[in-house]
Amino acid sequence: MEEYLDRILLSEDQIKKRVAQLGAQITEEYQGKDLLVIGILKGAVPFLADLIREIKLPLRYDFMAVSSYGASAKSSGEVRILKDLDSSIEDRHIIIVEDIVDTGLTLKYLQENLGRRKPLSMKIAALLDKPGRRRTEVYPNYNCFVIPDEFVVGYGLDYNEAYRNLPYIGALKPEVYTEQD
Ligand SMILES: O=P(O)(O)OC[C@H]1O[C@H](OP(=O)(O)OP(=O)(O)O)[C@H](O)[C@@H]1O
Ligand SMILES: Nc1nc2[nH]cnc2c(=O)[nH]1
Repeated sequence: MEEYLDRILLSEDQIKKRVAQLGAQITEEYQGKDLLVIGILKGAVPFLADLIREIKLPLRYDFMAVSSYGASAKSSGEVRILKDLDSSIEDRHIIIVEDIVDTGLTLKYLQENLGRRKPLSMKIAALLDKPGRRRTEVYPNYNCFVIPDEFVVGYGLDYNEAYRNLPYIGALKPEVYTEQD
């Protein structure tokens, strides 16, 4: 295991199996529907890339970039759009794909913002749910794993932009954090 990690929370194999299950569930539920999958940059990239290949339906995908964490491990509570979608979602069935729901502030913002654009339906798929830190009542419709209140990295999740390419999810050692985090 990498020296900056306290422990591995979810192995590559656990993630692969669970993502395949979720892909099969979405395949069943979206039969005959025109699906648009929306990935939230940057953290959702590995999850989205694996999930879409487990959804055995014709679909399209687009990306949006929002940020509330900046370079730290603590949410600023203020969500900003860094990159908007390329096309309209009006009358489309959309699934928002997130790597993690933590305070829920990002998702709440996305639900309100995208909801105003009149999609036919809107669901949220999150790889990780950390309900212990929720600051607003928002929950993913599809969720792969519920995790404890620890700052995690890997499989798209970063600390200061590093560690996104780890193929598994691990908890950072407390001494890796800077003091203001
Ligand atoms: O529930 P919340 O407390 O709002 O946290 C969840 C958000 O935090 C992370 O994004 P971040 O702003 O770090 O951007 P990134 O995906 O580019 O790393 C993550 O990708 C979620 O979008
Ligand atoms: N890397 C990372 N980003 C987050 N954004 C919100 N919670 C987390 C977390 O636990 N880890």
